[in-house]
This record gives sequence, C-alpha cells and structure tokens, in this order.
Amino acid sequence: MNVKERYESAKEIYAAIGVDTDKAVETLENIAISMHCWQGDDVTGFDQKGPLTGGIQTTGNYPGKARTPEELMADIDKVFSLVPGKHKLNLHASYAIFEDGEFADRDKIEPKHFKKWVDFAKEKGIGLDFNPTFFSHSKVVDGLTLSSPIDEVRNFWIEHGKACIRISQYFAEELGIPCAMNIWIPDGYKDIPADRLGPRARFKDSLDQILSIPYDKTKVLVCLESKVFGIGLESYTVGSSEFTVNYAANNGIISLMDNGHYHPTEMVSDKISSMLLFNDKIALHVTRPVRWDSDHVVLFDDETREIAKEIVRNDAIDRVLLALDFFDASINRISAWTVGMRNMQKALLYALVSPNKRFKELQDTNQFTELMAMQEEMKTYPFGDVWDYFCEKNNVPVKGDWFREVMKYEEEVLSKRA
Ligand SMILES: C[C@H](O)[C@H](O)[C@@H](O)C(=O)CO
Ligand SMILES: [Mn+2]
Repeated sequence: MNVKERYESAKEIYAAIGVDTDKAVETLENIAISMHCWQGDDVTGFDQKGPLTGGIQTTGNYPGKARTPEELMADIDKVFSLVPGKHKLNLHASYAIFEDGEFADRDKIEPKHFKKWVDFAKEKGIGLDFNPTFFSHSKVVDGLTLSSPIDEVRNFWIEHGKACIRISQYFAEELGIPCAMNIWIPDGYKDIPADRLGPRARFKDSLDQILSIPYDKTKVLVCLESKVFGIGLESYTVGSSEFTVNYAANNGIISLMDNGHYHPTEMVSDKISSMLLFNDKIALHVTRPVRWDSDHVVLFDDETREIAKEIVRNDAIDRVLLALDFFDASINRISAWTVGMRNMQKALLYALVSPNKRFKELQDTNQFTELMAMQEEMKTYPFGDVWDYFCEKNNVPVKGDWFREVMKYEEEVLSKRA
C-alpha cells in the first residue's frame, strides 16, 4: 500500500471512534512553531567573541556548526525543507548582522542590523520572533543584568530591551505577522542571598522602563520567561516563576513557560490549563530537560505529548505561542532541529487524532476504567499512517527519508566547514 492508501485505511479506523483525520491534518497545517535559530551554532551568535555565559551550557563539538549568517541561513533553509508546514524563525539579538566593519553594541542595535534576516524571512514567507540577549556579554557584571545594583550596567540592559522592542516592531511591520519578543535574564546568585527583594525590585523597575516606550501591542507580543536555577546560579533566580507570572499578569504581557525551568517533577503540561483560565495568551519554550535544564532535543515523549494535548483539547491553538528551545552540540545540528520540529508536530497531531470529547465524557461520568483502557488502545492506532500522509501532502520526506538528506548535506556542506 502506498502512503495515501495507508492513510485511507487509517482514516476509517479513526472515524469509527469519531475522529476526523482530514480535519486534524488541516488543523496541523495551520500551526506555526517558532524555530529557534540558536540550535545551529550552539548559541554563539555573531556579535561577541567570548564564551556562552548566563548559566546555560552547550555540550559537544560535532563538526559543521554554522559560523556565519550565510551558513546559518542555509542550514535553517535545509531544516525548513524537511519539516512539513510553514513556521516562524526565532532570533536572538546576538544574531545581529554587521556589514562593512560597522558594529553596534547591544544597547545601540537597530532594525537595519536585522535587515538580512527580514529579507530571508520574506523570501521564505515566514514571520520572525525575537529575544533580547542578556548573556554572553562583558556588561553581564557579577552574573547580573536588569537586576544589577550598578546603574551603568542596569541602564545598558534597559536600553537593550528598548532597542529590541523597536526591532520586534520592525519585524512585525515588514512581515505583516506579529512578533513575539521574549525576555529572559540569567540573573541570580550561586549562594544564599542576603537580600532577595532588592534584585527583584530592580528587575521590576527595569521591565517597567523597557515597556514604557511606545509600541504597538498588537504587533509586538512581549513575553517574560521564568527560571528556577542556572549553572553557577543555583541558590536564587531573580526571574522566578512567581515573579514572572505576577509581573506578566499585572502589566499586560505574556507569561512564557520553558519546560526545562522547573523542578524535575513539576510538569508544564499540568500548568497550562491554570494559565489559560487567567490569561488570553500564554507562551511556551518546549525543550527536554534531562535531570536539569539540559536542553536536549525534543522527543515524541510523554511530556511533549501531554503539552500538545493540553493545547489541543483546551481549544487553545490560537492562544499558545509555541516555540522550541534546545541546543545540542553533540550531534548533527540539522538533524537535531528536524527531529525536534517534527516531534512537536507529531505530538500535536497525536492530540488532534485523539477522541478528546469522549475522553472528557468518560472522566466527567467517573468511567475511569474505560478511560484508561481507551487511552492505552489509542497508543497502537495507525497514527504513523496519518503522520506519513501529512508529510507527503506537505511535500517533505516521509518516514526516515529526511535523514538521508541530512547525511547528504553533511557530506556536501557541513563537512567542508573547518
Ligand atoms: C537561548 C534562550 O533564550 C535561552 O535558552 C532561554 O530561553 C532559556 O531557556 C535559558 O535557560
Ligand atoms: Mn527557554
């Protein structure tokens, strides 16, 4: 049987339990995932020479990492050719492109330093998201940025935040697609602090100042990401969950939850419903924390599926800004990106072909025996046939065929990079 024939057979099997697979496929075609640019070069960026700082780490040195904007764009292009549907590209401010010997520090960056990215996005017909880069820079003093007690340092980063809002609005206006601008700061302390309030008060004031500039809130969707700890900053994190959720709720911006930023048994999938009840929109960084915020490649695993279920069955596809955030330097980076993107889509499709209404009825009528039995049965439904059809319909390689293309690209392009 070919892919279409297998799909037709699967469609009938799902229809028997009230699931419309055509509708599921159509819905998935319209879900844009924001793909992070930083998997391609291990979060190095183009504006600084120093090491990656801020309590995050890449490990591994698989050959072929992108070294220039052109290489990074070519790699992203390759990934998009292997991933079904149209998505967004998520940039960090450290990926500014300076030409003809020009340089602008982070407090002075302007839209023109991102024109090449806008041209790239226009050519691909995609939107851009953005992130101020509050790490890997000499102005991160004693591990602090927006919460620094040193005025000069804090003001530098406030100006950076403002510059990023202007750049985000430029993206949205040039591309006609709103830009999600996510603020994450690494600020924290290795050991028990004497003053927990002061740094948070300064962070709050810094955010107030950044958000005080005029900008179009329908075009720039400002998000604020929390964290529990970073490497070398184990005892205290300024932008904790309580801080960011409260700040966002009180200031009309969006809370961003990264599922690597909580205690190991705390699940973001369980937080989504509560956040949806109190917020019009929420934002996610989907990642895979292995014992800590390790940012392993997203798999088709239990938590990714559970996150996708929460988005789908709560009718929240248009209310969740979905982005990926991982960086594995130990494997082929094109493969890492492709696996993560396709797995996020698989998880969404898996949720879309679940009889969610029936499951809810079973729960509400206390029929937990049948609920468990049915949920387990779903695991061996012909989901793969629907996924393969989705890939074929969207003109990307089916099953593992994409991997052969990655290997060809490695041989012809990546292996030539010194
Ligand atoms: C590079 C990203 O902005 C960064 O990973 C941030 O989103 C984060 O999750 C830090 O742990
Ligand atoms: Mn993140």
